[in-house]
Amino acid sequence: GFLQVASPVPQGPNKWHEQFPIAKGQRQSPIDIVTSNAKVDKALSDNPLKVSYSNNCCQSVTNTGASFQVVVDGAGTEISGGPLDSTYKLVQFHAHWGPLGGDEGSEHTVDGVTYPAELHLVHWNQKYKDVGEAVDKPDGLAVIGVFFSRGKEHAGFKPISDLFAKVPRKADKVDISFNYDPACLLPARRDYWTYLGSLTTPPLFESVTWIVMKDPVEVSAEQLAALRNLLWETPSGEGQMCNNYRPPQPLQGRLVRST
Ligand SMILES: Cc1cc(C)[n+](CCc2c[nH]cn2)c(C)c1
Ligand SMILES: [Zn+2]
Repeated sequence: GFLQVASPVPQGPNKWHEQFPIAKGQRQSPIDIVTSNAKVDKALSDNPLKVSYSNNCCQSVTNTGASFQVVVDGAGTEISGGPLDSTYKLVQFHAHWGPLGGDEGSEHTVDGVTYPAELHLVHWNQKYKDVGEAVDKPDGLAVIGVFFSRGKEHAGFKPISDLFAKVPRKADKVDISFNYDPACLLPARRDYWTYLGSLTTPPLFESVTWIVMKDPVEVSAEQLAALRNLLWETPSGEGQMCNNYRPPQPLQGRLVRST
């Protein structure tokens, strides 16, 4: 009979280098942040990171098949300062997380410690004409990473986490009809680590200035569980989306700076 070629289930991080050799590159992400090796850089505080998001920038939530993604109309939603030499505009935010009730799930780790989830706010450099042009340039993207810890409910995250049940399958999408300011997801204390890295999923472009907030924000066990309302393809068919994180990659001599 005919050779049945099943649709290939995405290969895990340890196979990505076969199709994307840059997976073994010199500025891959995420990394383990060794706090004692981070270098406080006064320049980062002299020119504070400025985050100014509008509160009607969030358009919809979609299931990308790898995470939830809040699609943002970047108008008037920009960051600048800190490690950034240009203005960057928010295009989307999403997250990475682990198994139900577990403590792994974040992509970056801090002195080897993992968090149950990590939010990524993705911005592109306004010197380029669009995110498609920026995505593979060394200064093309800036991603703010926020660790989620398990604790009390995060009121600001609730309007978003309540939508996950509405987008169970890949390409499902629901409009965001309410005003929402993504800055509510940032910790109160704005201290961060910053280093030059990459996208953490294929095509793994080495185009990201990472800004990883030092303080986690608390979300409830129920809000972490809501992430599992999202479904994806597993080798044994459709299942709960989880463990969509890449483990830490070699630092390759890079410097991590700190506020
Ligand atoms: C323009 C763009 C393209 C891709 C594949 N991603 C996904 C790769 C990724 C997810 N989290 C960190 N990197 C991002 C963030 C931005
Ligand atoms: Zn991400």
